[in-house]
Amino acid sequence: MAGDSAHRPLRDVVRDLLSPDLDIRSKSFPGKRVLLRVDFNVPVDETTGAVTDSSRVKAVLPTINFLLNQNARVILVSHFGRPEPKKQSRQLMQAMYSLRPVAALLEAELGSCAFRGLAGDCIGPEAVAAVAQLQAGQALLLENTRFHEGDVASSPDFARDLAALCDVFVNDAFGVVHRDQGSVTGITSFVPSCYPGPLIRQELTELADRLYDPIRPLGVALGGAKVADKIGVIAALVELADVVAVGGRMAFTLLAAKGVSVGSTQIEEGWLEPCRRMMSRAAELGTRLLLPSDVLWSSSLSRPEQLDTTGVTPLTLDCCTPDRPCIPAGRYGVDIGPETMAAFRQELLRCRTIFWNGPMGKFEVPEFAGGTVAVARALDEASKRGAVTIIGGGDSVAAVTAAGLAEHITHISTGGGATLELIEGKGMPGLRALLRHGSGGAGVCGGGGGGSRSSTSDSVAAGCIPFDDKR
Ligand SMILES: Nc1ncnc2c1ncn2[C@@H]1O[C@H](COP(=O)(O)OP(=O)(O)O)[C@@H](O)[C@H]1O
Ligand SMILES: O=C(OP(=O)(O)O)[C@H](O)COP(=O)(O)O
Repeated sequence: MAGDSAHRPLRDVVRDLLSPDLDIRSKSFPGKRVLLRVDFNVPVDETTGAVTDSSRVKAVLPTINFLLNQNARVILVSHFGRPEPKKQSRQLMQAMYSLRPVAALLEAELGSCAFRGLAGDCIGPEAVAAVAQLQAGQALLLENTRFHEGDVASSPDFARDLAALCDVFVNDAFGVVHRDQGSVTGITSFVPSCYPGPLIRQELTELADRLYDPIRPLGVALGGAKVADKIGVIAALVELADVVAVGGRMAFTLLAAKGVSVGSTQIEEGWLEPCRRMMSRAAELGTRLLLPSDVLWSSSLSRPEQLDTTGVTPLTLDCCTPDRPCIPAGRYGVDIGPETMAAFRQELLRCRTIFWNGPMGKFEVPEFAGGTVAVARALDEASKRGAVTIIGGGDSVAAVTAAGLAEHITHISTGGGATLELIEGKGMPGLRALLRHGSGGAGVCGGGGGGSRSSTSDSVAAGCIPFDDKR
């Protein structure tokens, strides 16, 4: 099973990862230091910093509880947001991107006996001391991995330091398996026993067949703000899907490529030409590549200001002259307009399988949430008519949950970009790394019984911030 899996078809990788041999629920880990990579990159309120949707935390709680009941020492590791350690001070990153709000959630879910708090760093003396104090049957959260450049850069030094904290590596962060980063792939080179966690197994079971051999027509709705990351995926989707509806900030790069003036909306200049090529390719293939025909604009991204009288303007090439721009300078496209909402709904309802990732607008501002709610409603309606509907991505799931429209969706996934890569059928280095580097280990995880959680009253992990001090 080991061996270089970089070029193997993704289907084979998925099949191997789902092998019963790699199911941690058939193993036991008494006293072992298990480093559990999780995706705690949860949406937070921009003003208060409070977690607005805890789906990603809740999704991995069964794994954490399983390991705690096995009397493992559970080291939780996650990134959060996109700090820039080269440009930002540690203090600033700490203020903006600390995992503290998640630690508070974990304490509420696991209790303060089992959950020993947040260590101030994920590698180095603070992390080492915190892990050394961890008792069997206890969990600890390490601070944001992306405070270290070596995580995103996948530096071997970072991965080695992280690996030194544990005996076993379990990756249960489905949302990041499309990333080739130190805490996802790099670490697997330095830990002898690596496993996919139950959440990853569940996601693959739910998603693989539905997306590899979808019941057609296949529709994909794409939006969000990670333009540079996801715009390339559209080219692949144009080849694979029947309908591709693009909204969110991403749509404005495609509109700009068509010659539409987008005001001050952020676009990816480097992608204009590839976007033009993908639009002609879509026309060649007969793929319905849908772009907004009307949008909502605002002079502020954080509140509805100076919206034009109707709030919406038609975006046709005719209206785009330097004297009469479609979106005036100093204004931002913040949502799709009503005509677009109706068109997306109509096209998506023709599909038998629909995947949606990325909000259609800056939905955190209620006045800019109309397009996102409209697409959520379309998926709800499609589900009730028997279509297979899948929604993935931290913010997309938050939006559909907040709108109370999650109930009939076939599968709510913790992965947005990860699921898109699964549809593409390539990449996924985080999955491949689990097979490449000695999965199953040399008996490191074997032996011993489970047993109940140990008493924790005598241990306060050094380097952990006592909860009383955190609030
Ligand atoms: N037109 C837009 N302008 C600014 N931000 C936008 C726009 N459309 C969507 N967004 C933002 O995109 C973010 C989500 O993007 P992304 O991370 O790609 O989605 P997901 O987390 O569902 O994968 C949200 O914070 C949302 O406000
Ligand atoms: O939120 C995530 O992805 P998603 O927005 O595609 O759902 C993951 O935590 C990955 O985060 P990243 O895109 O900053 O690597």
